[in-house]
Amino acid sequence: MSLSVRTLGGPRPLPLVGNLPELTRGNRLHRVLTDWADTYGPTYRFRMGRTDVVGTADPAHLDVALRRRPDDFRRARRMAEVLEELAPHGVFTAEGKQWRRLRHVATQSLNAAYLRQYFATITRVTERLLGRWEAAAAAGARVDVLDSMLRFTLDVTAGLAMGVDLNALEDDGTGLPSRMATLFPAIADRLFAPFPYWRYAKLPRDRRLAETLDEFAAVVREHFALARDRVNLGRPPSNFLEALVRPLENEPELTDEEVVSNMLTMLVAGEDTTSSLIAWSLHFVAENPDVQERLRAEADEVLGSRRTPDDPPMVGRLKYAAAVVQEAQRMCPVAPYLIVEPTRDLTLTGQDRRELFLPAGQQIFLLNTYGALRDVERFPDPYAFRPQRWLDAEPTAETFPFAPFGGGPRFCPGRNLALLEAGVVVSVLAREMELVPDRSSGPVGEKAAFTVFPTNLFLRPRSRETRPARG
Ligand code: HEM
Repeated sequence: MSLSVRTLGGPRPLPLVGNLPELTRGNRLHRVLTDWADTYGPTYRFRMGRTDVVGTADPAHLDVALRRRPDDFRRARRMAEVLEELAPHGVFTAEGKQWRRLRHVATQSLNAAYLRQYFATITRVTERLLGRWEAAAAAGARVDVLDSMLRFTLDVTAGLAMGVDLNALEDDGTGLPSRMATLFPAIADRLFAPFPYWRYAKLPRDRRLAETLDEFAAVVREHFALARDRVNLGRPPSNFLEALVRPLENEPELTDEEVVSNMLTMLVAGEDTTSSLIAWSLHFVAENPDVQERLRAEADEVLGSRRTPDDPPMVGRLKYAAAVVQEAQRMCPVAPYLIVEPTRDLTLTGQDRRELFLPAGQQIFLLNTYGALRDVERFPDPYAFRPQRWLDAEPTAETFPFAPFGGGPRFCPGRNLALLEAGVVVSVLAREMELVPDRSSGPVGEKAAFTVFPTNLFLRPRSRETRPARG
């Protein structure tokens, strides 16, 4: 006899609003979802308005829901609809045949060969970032870490995806890059709005959002026309935009709308997440001077007289920096839940062998990083920031999931790029300057929107007195 959603335990809902007040209070949705799993067990029910929703941290359920896509599970329709209004037919929200076609192009253009080819973009933007932080150190100024990293990742992603240098790092606050930065919070606001008011009346911020999207679309169209010319001259595609000109043998060309949407998807998916990951990593480095010392020693040894790494294999030798990034991601995962729904009626078997019946369209929040602070077998003393655990790690069976990049066929195609960027920035900044926390505006916080990002995170970089000799 299988359980139904109604019979699952969970928090008591209020009339009409259900558990929404508790869920959205204080922008700590991910913490509330985790607390409910602690209280009611790994699979529970809550209510958003009048709709029953399932939350689960059961590794057996996660495995099935992530792996059996796009056939048996899809991204939750409510979330997909909001994103589709802004970027119709992007790979993140596409399903079925269209998703397969777009996914192929996305993975191709983020594979190791492309990243090697485009590594120069990452080093160029890293040099620019270093210049900004050195200027702040010389002026004794503090740096808004998330803002700086948003600009860094926007420049890297636009360079890799379109071959365009947006130069968001040096934008004075009036150009397209700065307006792009307002796009992401606006998308998040819509995702969690109790009512889709913008379909009936546009507020000034909705008009600004539409203008920014139009401006961005014009930039993409201009560069796509150039990319089409280059590919039609017989040149092999060398970035995502050029790859979109001829997506697959025997497949129809992509429409301009699909091209614009996929560029936007890449920027949103690549910028918002990676900037938070790097910002959290720098936060933990600044809080732990011993970690900073080890990062420096490693960078001195691997980079020698260079300011930035030469290529991805050299970044691969920065193993302690990679461990710092992984540990920061464990302490503060930036994408701690995924929202899916079954495409047909299904019965799933949990880790405890109990069966759960899920009707088609049932919204499910998958707590894909629940194990980060709860799987004490894998991560003993889970609240301690200890990068070394990733270097000593013995493979251990997973009690609870820790899948910060998702899993199965829709696994994040940008994982390697994100880790590459994070490893470079953490290593290079920690080596070139002393990173000191600045708490003059209060403690560092976090905010859950579509992803989870740090708030109030400032560092005061100081020039390092002793540097290795440059060749
Ligand atoms: C710390 C950085 C990042 C994190 C934590 C992250 C996390 C995720 C997660 C959890 C998913 C959903 C996976 C699933 O449904 O199983 C995803 C999907 C995706 N990510 Fe990332 N991501 C990051 C960086 C990037 C970057 C740098 C790019 C590209 C420039 C990117 C592009 C995408 C795309 C296109 C998808 C949709 C894949 C699909 O639906 O097939 N991500 N990411």
